[in-house]
Amino acid sequence: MVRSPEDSLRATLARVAPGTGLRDGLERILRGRTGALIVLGFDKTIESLCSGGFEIDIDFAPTRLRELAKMDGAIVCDKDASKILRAAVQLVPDPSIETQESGTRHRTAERVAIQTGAPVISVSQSMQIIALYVDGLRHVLEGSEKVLARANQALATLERYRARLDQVTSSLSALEIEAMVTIRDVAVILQRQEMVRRISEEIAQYVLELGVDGRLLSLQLDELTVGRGPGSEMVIRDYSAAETGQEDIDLAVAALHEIGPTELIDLAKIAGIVGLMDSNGSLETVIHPRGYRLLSSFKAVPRAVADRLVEHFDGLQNLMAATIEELMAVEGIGEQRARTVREGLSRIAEASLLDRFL
Ligand SMILES: Nc1ncnc2c1ncn2[C@@H]1O[C@H](COP(=O)(O)OP(=O)(O)OP(=O)(O)O)[C@@H](O)[C@H]1O
Repeated sequence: MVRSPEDSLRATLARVAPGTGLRDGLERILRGRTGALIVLGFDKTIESLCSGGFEIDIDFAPTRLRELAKMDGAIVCDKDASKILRAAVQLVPDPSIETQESGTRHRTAERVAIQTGAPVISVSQSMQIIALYVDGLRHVLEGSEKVLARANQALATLERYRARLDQVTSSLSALEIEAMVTIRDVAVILQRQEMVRRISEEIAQYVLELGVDGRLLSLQLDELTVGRGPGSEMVIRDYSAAETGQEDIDLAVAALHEIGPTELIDLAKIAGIVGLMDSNGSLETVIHPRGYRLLSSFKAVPRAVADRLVEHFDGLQNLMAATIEELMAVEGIGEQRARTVREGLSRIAEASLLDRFL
């Protein structure tokens, strides 16, 4: 699978997170008020851009990095930064590669990263900042206090989003039981799931960036994402036409992940993306679930068996009306599982009625 630039950036952030030797070395360079240009990786392409300097091939140590950074030129490490391979190297990347940076150090860093695909780190002597250049992306490293402040804000947002998602999810279950779900209700769930997914991803990146300083944040993130229930894939499957293949569902999920923040506010747009909009374009059209999402909440019913149940009963309403004997007619459903399904669905129905009328 091809790695996205964001994935590569996340991997590099983990490599330079507080607590790592590389971060320690970079902080030492910063405190010493010198600069640095460091390439993480060495292959034929990188070698072809190196001119002069000397080969050292020694184990990485923060103090060594600091000392070598005192010399003019770039330092080349292996991709895990476990070895320092070359120092005082003049890098000569293709000058036709566009760069937005000013200053030869940073222009070189961006060009080398684009040309070689290897992450490049620049420590600016004049601006006192550490910047990462990865796959065309630039990321300035900040101190843990600043990152934590932003992460805590994101965590508070996640808490609010999560509470709202739980609310709309239980109201969707109630509407499903009563066969009163509209396209709008499904679009709202997909919207809320996507909002929770995005903010959780943002926090996961802060966790990576914070390294040892992000342990507490990581626990808080786990707590807020645990038991999030089935994702958008299950909801889309539930409301797609029976003949929709897994590939189309995966494409719909990917399209949902791609849409911009303004489009995410537009429920009609969301419904359109996942193929739920009908010809009259109304969000108020009533649609019927096939039952995948509710069945997925029963741990005792494996997915393949749930698929057979859905296929057999063709819709949640038929499934809910089925007796134990009728359920047992489906392959993979013995008496035990039939009871689990029967009682589980009744419990959900009762809970949603109680929610509505108490
Ligand atoms: N192509 C290159 N290869 C290796 N090292 C380089 C290259 N270009 C710049 N450097 C390193 O960067 C140092 C600073 O260069 P320069 O002052 O032009 O950069 P700058 O972008 O203004 O950096 P800073 O933000 O640190 O002041 C050079 O002395 C050299 O060590």
